[in-house]
Amino acid sequence: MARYELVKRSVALITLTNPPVNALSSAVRHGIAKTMERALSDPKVTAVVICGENGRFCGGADIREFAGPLRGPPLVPLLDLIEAGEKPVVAAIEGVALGGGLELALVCHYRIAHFKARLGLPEVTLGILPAAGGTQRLPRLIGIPAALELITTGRHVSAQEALKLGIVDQVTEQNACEVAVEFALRAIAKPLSSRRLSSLTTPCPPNLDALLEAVTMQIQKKARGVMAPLACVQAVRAAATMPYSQGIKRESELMATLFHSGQARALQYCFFAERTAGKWTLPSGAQWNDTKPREIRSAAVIGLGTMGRGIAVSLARVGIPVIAVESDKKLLETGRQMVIGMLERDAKRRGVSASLNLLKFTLSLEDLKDVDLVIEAVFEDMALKKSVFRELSKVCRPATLLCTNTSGLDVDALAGVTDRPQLVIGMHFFSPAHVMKLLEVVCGPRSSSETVATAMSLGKRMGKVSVAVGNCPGFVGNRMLKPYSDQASFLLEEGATPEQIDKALEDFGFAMGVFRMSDLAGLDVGWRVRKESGLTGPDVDPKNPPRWRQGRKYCPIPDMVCEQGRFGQKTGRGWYVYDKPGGTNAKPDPLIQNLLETYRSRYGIKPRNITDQEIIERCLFALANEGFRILEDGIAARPEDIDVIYLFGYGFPRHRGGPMFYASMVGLQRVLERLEHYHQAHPDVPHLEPSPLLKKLVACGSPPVQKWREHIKTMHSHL
Ligand SMILES: CCCCCC/C=C/CC(=O)SCCNC(=O)CCNC(=O)[C@H](O)C(C)(C)COP(=O)(O)OP(=O)(O)OC[C@H]1O[C@@H](n2cnc3c(N)ncnc32)[C@H](O)[C@@H]1OP(=O)(O)O
Repeated sequence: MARYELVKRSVALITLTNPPVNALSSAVRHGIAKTMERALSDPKVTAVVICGENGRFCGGADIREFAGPLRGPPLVPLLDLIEAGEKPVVAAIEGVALGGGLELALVCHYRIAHFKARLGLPEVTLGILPAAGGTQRLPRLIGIPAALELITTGRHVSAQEALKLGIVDQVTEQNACEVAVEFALRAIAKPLSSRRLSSLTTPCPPNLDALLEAVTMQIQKKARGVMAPLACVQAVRAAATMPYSQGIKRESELMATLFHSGQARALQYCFFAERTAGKWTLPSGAQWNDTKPREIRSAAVIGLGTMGRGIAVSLARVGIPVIAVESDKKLLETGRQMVIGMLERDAKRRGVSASLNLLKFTLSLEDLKDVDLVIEAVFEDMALKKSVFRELSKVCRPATLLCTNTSGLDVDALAGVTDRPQLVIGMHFFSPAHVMKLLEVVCGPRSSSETVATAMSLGKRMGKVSVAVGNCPGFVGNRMLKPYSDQASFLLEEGATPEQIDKALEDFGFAMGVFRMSDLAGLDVGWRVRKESGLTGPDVDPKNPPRWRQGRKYCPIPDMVCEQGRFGQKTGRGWYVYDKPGGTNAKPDPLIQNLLETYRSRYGIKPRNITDQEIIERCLFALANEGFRILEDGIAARPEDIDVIYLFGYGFPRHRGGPMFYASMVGLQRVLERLEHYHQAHPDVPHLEPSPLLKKLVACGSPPVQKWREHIKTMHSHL
């Protein structure tokens, strides 16, 4: 796990060999200890270079080892030994030096980075802190403000920025190992004391307390309830106010509070869930690693509304020529200006030039005859979409993939009107499509494995976290949203206010509660869908009881809000009131309070006090319950897929891991009991009835999330 060679007769070259990222597993730590001992004790060796195999220095601790008992040599004494040695040690950083990998580099006396390398201390994103001296050595090297920013955000920096900050001594475009060996030879005669970071005094800004206070407040505002960044601030404070020997103890105490926390488990679960999600399998057996995607050299987007514009930008900025289509001249011109503006702003932010030459705008579908792939993003209307797909089927060459951005309509029904159902697939982007990272790839029963592979690979190319899901109304994300938002509406009937429900959800960690989110997205979207599905509007049978639709309890309050023209932020009024249309400062509105009171008295509902606990349980357990049904139905292959969709598409707080992981943390037995309790109180709400899979998992002893799949594999997959 660490290779030892003698090069240039006197330089010990130690290579970490643990692909793919040379993580510091127990075996690697053991390897470093053995090879360092050999280098330090061999009189022929005058200097040491540490590098990583396959052009990657080190991706940090092996995160998989965090779940079990810690084995093997501890890292801190090993790193101290390297730093204290009398022979110069040079880190040759290629690829990445992250977390424990950067901490390893920081105990080396010199650091040479390849110009494409990235460095950082991302531990905070895993719910922990850099506890192998990182919080003490980095501030001593680059000062408190810069170290604080890097440690509390976990941001990776480029080699160039690392050089500017003083993290590395040299950046090279040549082979970093060879440069490091030459560097080491030149360093032999030089004194090492000033190169041992633990012996330096931390340069301290005069306004230390104010700085730490400001950063703490910023964290509390941005990452409400998240522990790790606050612990990082305390550790950095120790670097500024204590000698190294005490600071390192403080670092270790703080790490102890985080290491076994639920938040750390959740965040580490998210890291792996994100990577698991890309690994799709179809019922045919075809999967991510044995199906070749098609190369996409050109694409088209139909419809230049909010979604279409974002999709066009997402394609063009990764170098794919895009033909954008609109149905009339005025819409085309507005769309053109918007897309160009978005692309220019995006390019400016990224410091690159805008690829405007890749864009073409047209009114004619005929212009799409040669493209490799089309993404339809017209109005959410099945008849309209079908007519577009029929037309595409006629004009596009037979090999063109036809994708729909529908947020919940039947992808197979669209496939059915084309001459190539195997090449039809859903690519459900989230708004704004050029910003949101999630892509649901909706596999119809007739989508071919090559089509799935192509959509997944295109998603990855656009920088999206792509998740393959099955075809059912609302797919995964929007299907689960219904029971969640229904519960919020029922809670309004029973006595809660929008602001109370939102506060409970925001305290839980959501960036926005369900009503503030609905105001932002626009209430009219859901209203239109409810009208189309006969839940409200003129199609409802007048004999239908007012709070009852399609065989189950129904809350008409959202419809009543819409009937007053309150569509959310864009109209200046929705669940809240805003200072102006388009305003963002939400204030509780007495008119909504009146509406709720009138509604309750009309139906004889006596309002009751509702606790935050009930709000969280009813909204989130109903959400997870639908997730269990989705797993049973084979619409999602794994709980990780559902969690990734909620993390990246719906603002579920990452430190809670996603709805399915959260349910497992609460305890499946408890979730089952509480759902049974609420279902008993509301027997007319089927979403509260515990799903058979939840019951089955509880009966099997509530296995961890990663093992649920074993209990669902016999069920039918729609993927
Ligand atoms: C327990 C001992 C005591 C140690 C004390 C010191 C404590 C130090 C704390 C840490 O170091 S915590 C870890 C900090 N490091 C990170 O957070 C880096 C995590 N990795 C990444 O960000 C990325 O993987 C990457 C390194 C930038 C590479 O990205 P790329 O897109 O090229 O590949 P991936 O698909 O992400 O990863 C490939 C493969 O490798 C697995 N993996 C990556 N990093 C680690 C890791 N640190 N530990 C374990 N496994 C890792 C990843 O899961 C992929 O696996 P798969 O099976 O192929 O999906």
